Amino acid sequence: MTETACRLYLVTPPVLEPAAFAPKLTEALDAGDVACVQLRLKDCSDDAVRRACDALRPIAQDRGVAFILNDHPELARETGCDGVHVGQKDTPYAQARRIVGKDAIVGVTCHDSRHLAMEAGEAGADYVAFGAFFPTTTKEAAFKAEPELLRWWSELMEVPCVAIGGITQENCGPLVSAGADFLAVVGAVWNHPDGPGAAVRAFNAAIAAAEG
Ligand SMILES: Cc1ncc(COP(=O)(O)OP(=O)(O)O)c(N)n1
Ligand SMILES: Cc1nc(C(=O)O)sc1CCOP(=O)(O)O
Ligand SMILES: [Mg+2]
Repeated sequence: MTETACRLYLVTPPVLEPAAFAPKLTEALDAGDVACVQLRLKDCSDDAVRRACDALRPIAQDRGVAFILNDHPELARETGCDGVHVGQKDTPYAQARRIVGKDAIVGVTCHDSRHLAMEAGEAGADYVAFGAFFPTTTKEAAFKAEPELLRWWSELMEVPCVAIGGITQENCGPLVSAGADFLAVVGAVWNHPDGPGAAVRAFNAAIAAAEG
């Protein structure tokens, strides 16, 4: 398929059973273009994270899709993930980088802040994430970002930017037009009434339409 400039970044549901989730992930990744999968498990043990990584990581990596672990740089390194995503209350960027190494992907949550994004970019982050762009039921998002932030960032900076928060196939157009390099999505893929494959196809079509 044609590669677009803006690509999908799938984030897993916060609670999942790896054996049951594996076919859903496979369906999503076989349906179209996905750049990256983030395993984002909340409130579970390190062993549960390890088991989920072992079950899901090969599904992504065998398809050339980067597999990133949320919040846990040590576990990301130990389990062979391609990188880690850290937020402002997580392991600081520099420490995360020391743990996962120079070749791994490290992404940083920057909420709606130009300052945080410039700090992360200058420190060496592989991407900065802005959000939440729309209301979301997946987590309590304390910050609200506007598409203009993506426009400003992408016109000035080389470091890729990720948009997250309430993004759907219907509302993503302005984020793509504003310069988002990746759309990070939970609910609109895993809760899609026609399944995750249909959701990915609809996102790919919406991104292509917005890019003209
Ligand atoms: C791509 C991406 N962007 C933002 C976040 C949020 O990270 P954080 O603020 O650390 O919150 P939690 O996801 O850990 O609850 C993310 N995970 N991924
Ligand atoms: C994990 C996460 N981080 C956010 C932020 O604003 O930093 S919003 C969010 C949830 C995204 O899920 P959905 O696509 O279902 O809205
Ligand atoms: Mg976090």
